[in-house]
Amino acid sequence: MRPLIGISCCQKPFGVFGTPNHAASDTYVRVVRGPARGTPVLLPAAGEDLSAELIPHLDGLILTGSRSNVWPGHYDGPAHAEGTPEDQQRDATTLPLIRAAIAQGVPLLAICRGMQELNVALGGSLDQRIQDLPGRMDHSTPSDQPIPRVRTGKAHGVRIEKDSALARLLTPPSRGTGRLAVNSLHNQGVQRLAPRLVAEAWAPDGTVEAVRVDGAISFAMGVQWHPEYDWEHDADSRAIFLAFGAACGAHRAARLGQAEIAQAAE
Ligand SMILES: N[C@@H](CCC(=O)NCCCC(=O)O)C(=O)O
Repeated sequence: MRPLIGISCCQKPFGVFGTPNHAASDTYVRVVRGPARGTPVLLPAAGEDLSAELIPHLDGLILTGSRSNVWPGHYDGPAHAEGTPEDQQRDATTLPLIRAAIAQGVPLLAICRGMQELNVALGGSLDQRIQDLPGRMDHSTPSDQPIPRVRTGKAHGVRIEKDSALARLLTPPSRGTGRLAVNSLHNQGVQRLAPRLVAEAWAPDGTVEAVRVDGAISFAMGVQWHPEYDWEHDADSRAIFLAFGAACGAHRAARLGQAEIAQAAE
C-alpha cells in the first residue's frame, strides 16, 4: 500500500449561498499520486485541533500554499491591512498539526503559506508585505502575465546553502552550483525565524526561501516557492517530492512494523 499523505485544506465559501467548503488545489493531489507515490487524503480546515486523531494514521503531511495568510495574532504581529485574506479555521487545524507531526516524526513538506505556517507554529513571525520593505523585491503574483505561466515560469534565483538538506536532494547540477530558479506567488515571508528552523536558501534580497526543522526525526522542510506546479518538466521540483515521498514510505513501513510488533506481543 502507498503511504497516506495528508494535504491541508483551506476553508472557502462555495456556491450561491457561500457555504463554507474545504478545498485544496488538484496540483497537490496530482503530485502525491505522481512523484511522492502516495495516497492523498484531504485534511479539512476544521477550525479545531485534530492532530491527536489524524497523526497516528498519516505517513506524510503537505502544508499547501494558499492566497490566505496566517492570522497575525498567532505571532503577535500587527493586524493585517484591510482586505488581506485570512483563514483562521485553517490556522486552528494546521498549527497544532505541524507541531504534532514534527514531534512524532511524520514527514512534513510545507509550501509557501505552508512554510509561513511552519515558521509561526514553531514561534517565528512574518513580514506581511515584503514588497513594501526597503531593499526588498516584489515576490507577489505578477498581474501582467497569464496565471499558468506565472506558476510554471521562473521569477528569481535562490542561493542554496552548500551541503544543506535541500542541496543534497536536488539534481547534481543544482547541487553543484547551489543555485535554483523558482516561481514566486507570495506577499509575506519569514521575519523572525523560529528557533528550531534553519534557513537553507535565500532570494537575492535576503528573503528566506527554504527551511528545515533542526533535529527533526524525519523529513521536515519548507519552501517559499511552488515545486508542485512544474514537477513534470522540472527535475529539481520533482526531486523534492521524490525525497519527501521516500520519507513517507519509510514512515509507513516503520508505523506498520511497530503495529505488527505490538500485535504479536498481545
Ligand atoms: N498568502 C501568503 C502565501 C502565498 C501562497 O501560498 N500563495 C499560493 C498561491 C497559489 C496560486 O495562486 O497559484 C502570501 O501571500 O504570502
